[in-house]
Amino acid sequence: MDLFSSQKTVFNLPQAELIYIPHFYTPQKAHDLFVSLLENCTWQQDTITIFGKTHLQPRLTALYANNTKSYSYSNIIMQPQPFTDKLLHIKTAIENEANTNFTTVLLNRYRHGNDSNGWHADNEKELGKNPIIASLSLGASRYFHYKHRTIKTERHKLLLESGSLLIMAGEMQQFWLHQIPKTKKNVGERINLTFRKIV
Ligand SMILES: O=C(O)CCC(=O)C(=O)O
Ligand SMILES: [Fe+2]
Repeated sequence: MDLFSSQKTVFNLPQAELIYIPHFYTPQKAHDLFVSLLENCTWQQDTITIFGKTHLQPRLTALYANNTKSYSYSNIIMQPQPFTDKLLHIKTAIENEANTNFTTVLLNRYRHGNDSNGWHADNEKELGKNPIIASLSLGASRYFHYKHRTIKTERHKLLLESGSLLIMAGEMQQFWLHQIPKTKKNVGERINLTFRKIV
């Protein structure tokens, strides 16, 4: 870890805990992890059904866990693969930072600016109440938008840079929504890893 790894921003938000650590990994280490995960993960592109119409999900995903519990969201049921050594290593580093244990990592691969992740909360039952979700970003920078469900003045965006760690906790998944919007900018590929506890 680099000299700046301890720098963090704790956002002051109603009904949410949100912490941003820009230099969790150095740019070089983040690049190395990005290349390795791009090559070695078992990426899939699922079909989602919205209002009876089927679409391909606008990104690739992969799921790894230390148990066999499936993860379902948006009509998709994902079955995990066992953790690789590389992913286990990242998991341990992030567990030390977030002071919690995770069972599962969901990886998202945004191939270009037209890949995205629509407004949602990570509020599936299997995550439990007030889950801690730690989100590592690698590769191209993309904006993370987040908004309160009812306080309309609470709308914010944050540029997630390569090597950064974003920790969502408290009541955030109950009271807030988040998204990675499409962008018309000519952005490169990005991988995001969200570590979760599924029990
Ligand atoms: O790509 C990101 O930064 C966010 C991913 C996300 O919100 C999710 O997988 O639930
Ligand atoms: Fe999410």
